[in-house]
Amino acid sequence: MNVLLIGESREGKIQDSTYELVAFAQALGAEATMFLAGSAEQLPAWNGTLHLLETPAGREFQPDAHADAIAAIVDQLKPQMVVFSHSSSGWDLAPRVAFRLGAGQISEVMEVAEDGYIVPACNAKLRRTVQATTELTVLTLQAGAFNPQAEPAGTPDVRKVDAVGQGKMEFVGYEAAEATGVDLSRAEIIVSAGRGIGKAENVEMVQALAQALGGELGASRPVVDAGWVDHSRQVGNTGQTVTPKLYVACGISGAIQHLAGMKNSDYVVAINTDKDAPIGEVADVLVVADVKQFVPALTEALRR
Ligand SMILES: Cc1cc2nc3c(=O)[nH]c(=O)nc-3n(C[C@H](O)[C@H](O)[C@H](O)COP(=O)(O)OP(=O)(O)OC[C@H]3O[C@@H](n4cnc5c(N)ncnc54)[C@H](O)[C@@H]3O)c2cc1C
Repeated sequence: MNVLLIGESREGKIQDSTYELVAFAQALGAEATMFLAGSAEQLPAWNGTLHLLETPAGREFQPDAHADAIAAIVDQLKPQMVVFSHSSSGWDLAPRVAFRLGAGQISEVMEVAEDGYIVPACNAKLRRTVQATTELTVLTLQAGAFNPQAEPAGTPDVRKVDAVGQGKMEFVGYEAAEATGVDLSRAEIIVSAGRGIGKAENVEMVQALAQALGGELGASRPVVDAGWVDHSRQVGNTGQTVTPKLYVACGISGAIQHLAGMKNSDYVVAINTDKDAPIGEVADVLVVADVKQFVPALTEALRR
């Protein structure tokens, strides 16, 4: 199978999501070619053929013009699949490309099933398996769903491509939101507080365990909604997607929206009074205990 991956560069920097596309192609055992609108000075660390549309830093998102350029490459290479990240540019560009090429589009793929692709449905309360009926399929991949198995490495074989047209609109620029809180996506250890901690005062207890482990504090949505922890620390569908080496879930049930944000953690420890809590399905270790007793005791033992 041949796939065309649509890499992403933002303000001259290759986005990590580009390597998730590579991991997806590897998981399928597919032959991959990449398209990138970006700079010849900043190329992805990857061995393969890269169709490069040279674009000044900060001007990488010209969806109309880039959709035309991608459609021209698809015409030439005839891949079976065009794969985007489900990012702010990917979810804008993918439908434009699918429409131009008459392809079926499947958004926010979380997993590959034997009979199609698994995507979230009904605000991620359900999962659906879908398949395209067209020869060409356009996909977007959920952030964090396909993680690279190794550090990205390599040098692409670059083929420069020309812009096909001007497009009907022009992207003017990015404006970064005011940075608040913490980037949990880079944390190696996260200890998260769930509703099971009972009250705001108990966040401190979870924070102390995070500190003893040298990690960051995370939280489930009810804890954030209650104002006990800042939203920048929320893990899940409407929070951050995290892939730490160790994720400790304190009083978290394991709702699908929370799992979507942490299920790719290397090792999961869950502390819950309910031995049948759904978090047990993704936990490597489930400690059946009251967080208010177990967490301070563990923190104390770690400190000693
Ligand atoms: C559109 C949408 C988006 C959402 N996005 C997110 C998201 O990004 N992140 C997110 O987390 N949620 C999200 N949710 C909410 C999600 O559906 C769940 O409601 C939420 O994850 C539950 O949080 P929780 O596990 O902390 O609480 P609960 O589901 O109430 O679970 C509490 C757990 O604590 C255990 N417990 C109780 N007391 C103790 C104790 N003393 N010691 C140990 N364990 C105890 C219980 O057994 C239970 O398992 C979203 C929902 C929707 C509809």
